Amino acid sequence: MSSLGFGDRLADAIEAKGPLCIGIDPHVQLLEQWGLPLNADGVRAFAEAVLEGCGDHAAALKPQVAFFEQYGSAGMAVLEDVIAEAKRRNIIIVADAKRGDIGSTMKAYSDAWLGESPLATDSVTLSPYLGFESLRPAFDAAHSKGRGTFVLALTSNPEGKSVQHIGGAQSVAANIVDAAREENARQEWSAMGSCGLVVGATVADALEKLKIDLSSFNGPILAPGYGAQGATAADLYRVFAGIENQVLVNSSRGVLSHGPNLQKLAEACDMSREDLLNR
Ligand SMILES: O=c1ccn([C@@H]2O[C@H](COP(=O)(O)O)[C@@H](O)[C@H]2O)c(=O)[nH]1
Repeated sequence: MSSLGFGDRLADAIEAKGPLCIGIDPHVQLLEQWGLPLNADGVRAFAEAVLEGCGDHAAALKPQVAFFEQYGSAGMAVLEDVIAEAKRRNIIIVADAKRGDIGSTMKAYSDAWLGESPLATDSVTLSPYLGFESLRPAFDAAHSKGRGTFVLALTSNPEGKSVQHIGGAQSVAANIVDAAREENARQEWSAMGSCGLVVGATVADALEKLKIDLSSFNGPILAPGYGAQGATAADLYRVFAGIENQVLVNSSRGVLSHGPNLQKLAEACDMSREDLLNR
């Protein structure tokens, strides 16, 4: 892995390839649509096609761990191979594992996803609802190893507000944004820090209602919700005005529904990227 921090590596990838992150989300419906078996072999064929078709057309790929985990150890073995192949191809991976636990257990999660294990990769999504500071082992591992984290702040799903909006002007979400900003202020970086946030492309109204100002945020933002969940390029520019260069826009089903043909997958990535860049 390069000596640049994760935030700076991701900034370079976004500049070179555009802001798109493609999900590796082998939903049962997509496996069926692609004519693949509903087992770990189907998941392997699916993931290999996404690596091949989309790997050079996006800044990063985001395997959704749940879709591998549902097939037990055989599915997780596929995920290990996907991570190894992405490393070989120099593709940045965001493992969407949404991990979070008390600090002593968190150390094991961070060894798994940000250490030297076969699952360890560039970055991982984290859930801060046992307290932002409980995630410290992951922040420290990310910092010392040039890896990154994306902490859930305002998720793209409508149910998220029942927790994230609590507190009004001092909302839970605003506290997470502030804590991640402070975390990045503790590090050295040139384009952006390595402690990122998950902020859905669907949350423009919530940002206004909660008076959360992302313009001074100094890390990467993973923005799901574009495409299949209904958010558009215009929504993204409204939510992330002024910090567009820090945003990694995820699309999973919106692109994956064009498979299994590799050429069509690549074209779907390019069309989404053009849509995002030529809003
Ligand atoms: O707030 C969040 C956090 C994560 N996700 C994940 O992103 C993809 C979205 O898939 P689409 O098919 O583009 O809707 C999926 O893996 C989610 O688990 C999210 O949607 N929202």
